[in-house]
Parts: sequence; structure tokens; C-alpha cells
Amino acid sequence: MLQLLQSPSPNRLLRNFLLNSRSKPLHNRTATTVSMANLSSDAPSRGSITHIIFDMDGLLLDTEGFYTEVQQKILARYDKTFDWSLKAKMMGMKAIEAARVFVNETGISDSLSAEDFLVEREDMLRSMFPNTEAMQGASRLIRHLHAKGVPFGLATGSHKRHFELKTQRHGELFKLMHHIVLGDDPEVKKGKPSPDIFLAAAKRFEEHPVDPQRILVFEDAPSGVLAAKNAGMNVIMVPDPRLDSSYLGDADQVLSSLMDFNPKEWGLPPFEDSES
Ligand SMILES: O=P(O)(O)OC[C@H](O)CO
Ligand SMILES: [Mg+2]
Repeated sequence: MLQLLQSPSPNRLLRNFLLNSRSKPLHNRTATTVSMANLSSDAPSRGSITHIIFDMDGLLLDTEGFYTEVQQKILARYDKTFDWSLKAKMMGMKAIEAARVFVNETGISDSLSAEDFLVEREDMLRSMFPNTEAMQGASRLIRHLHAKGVPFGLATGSHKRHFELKTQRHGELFKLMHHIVLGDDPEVKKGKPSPDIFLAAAKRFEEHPVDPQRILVFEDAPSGVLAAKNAGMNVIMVPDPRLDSSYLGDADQVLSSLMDFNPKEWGLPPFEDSES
């Protein structure tokens, strides 16, 4: 299924599915069958999480649209359109890895190298990133975890220069992270879907080594979900509704918004502003 990015209307079937499923998981591959008689109302049904790792772009910060806009502009010069099947392959990757996918998959690599593509999009991105907004529910969740003393860190494919621009207006939020691992960190040899970045982030918690089964990752990108699973961790996916549903199957849980996260299901302290 190809969904043109130029069309503002998302995949209707998926969107209806997401909307109809608000406040409940869309998918749960790891859920075990539990007798209701044995399940107390306080028992976590998905695992006992002690540590959390957040993705950034498209999950905490609403930056993916900037990449889309710029890539559409560049491809238009070659009379081509940027669609969600290509977007799905690029999101979450390190810049140079995503750039290689872009020029190769669109067949423009003879005219534009991956390196030149990065140079060309840089000025546009630099002017957009300082306007970055937070995703719905991001601030609520981060402040909740911080208040309850749950350790959490960040693992983003973004490199330092872009990270600083994107977080310019969100310093108060990002300073609550125990640690931040960026895509150009020396320990991150390969970008997502390699587990490198999540393994590096796991090592930097004070309590390390942390059992990966006790770590919950929040991701929006197919490559990020795979990276977390490759690291042996639990992962909640909060995808853009235009992402093809075939990418949702690898996550342990799929939510339509961070607002729908139920900490108690994962053995974490409930929000004070709700029963969950
Ligand atoms: O989704 P993130 O935070 O890993 O960022 C990756 C790229 O910079 C954007 O897709
Ligand atoms: Mg992301």
C-alpha cells in the first residue's frame, strides 16, 4: 500500500482502527493468557519494567514532518514523489544511512550522492528545527516518570547539532533525562535497526547491568522497534497513523498516542490524573 505524503488524508482503515482502539492496545505479541481469577487489579499484565528508554523524533518531538517536507521538495526536482513506503524505511536511522536509502530507493543516486543530499537539506532543516513542538503526552509522561523516580534515558538517531536545534525550546524536559545517547555517539557503530544505541543507553543507567526484559522502549519508527527487539527489550510503538499497518506487528504494544499509555500494565506507578 503506497500512501502519498502529499495527500493529507491518512490511511483511513488504519486511522479508524487506531481511533476505535484508543486507550487500549492495538497489538500485543507478548501477552500471555492469564486466568482472570489469578489477575489482581494491581498486577502488571505485560511485565515488570524498571527502566525506560525514549526515542525522540516522531515520538517525543514532532520533527518527522520537517524531514518529509524537505525530502518532498528535493524529489520534486527530479519529478518524483516521496511516499510513506520510503518514509517508513528512512525514519529512525542515522542521517547518512537514511540518505543512502533515499538516493538509492528513488533512483537518483547518479545525480545526487547521499552526502550531497545531506548538504542540500541541511539549510532547510536548520531553519525548521528550532520551531519543533512536543508530541501530545510527551511532557506529561516524562514529568510523571521523573516525579515517581523511574529512571529513563533517550536514544535518538539524531546527531548532536540537530539534537540541539530540535530541543532548543524543550530544555526543561530533556534535562530530566538521566542520560542521552545520540546517533553520533562513538558507541553507536550502526544506527537503528542495529541494537547498538539501545544497548549503549541501557549501559548508562546507574544500576547497570539492567536486564533488557526490565527495560521498556518507546518508539515511532519501524527501524527503532526492530532495534529495541534486537536488544532484547520491550517496546511500545506510537506510530504515525499513515504508517502501513504491516509495520506494527513487531512491537509489544501499539498506541495511538502517549496519552494512552497505562503505566500499571507494565508495573509502573499510575498517573495521578487518571486511574491508569
Ligand atoms: O527517531 P529518532 O529520534 O531516532 O531520530 C532519527 C532521525 O533523526 C529522524 O528520523
Ligand atoms: Mg523516531
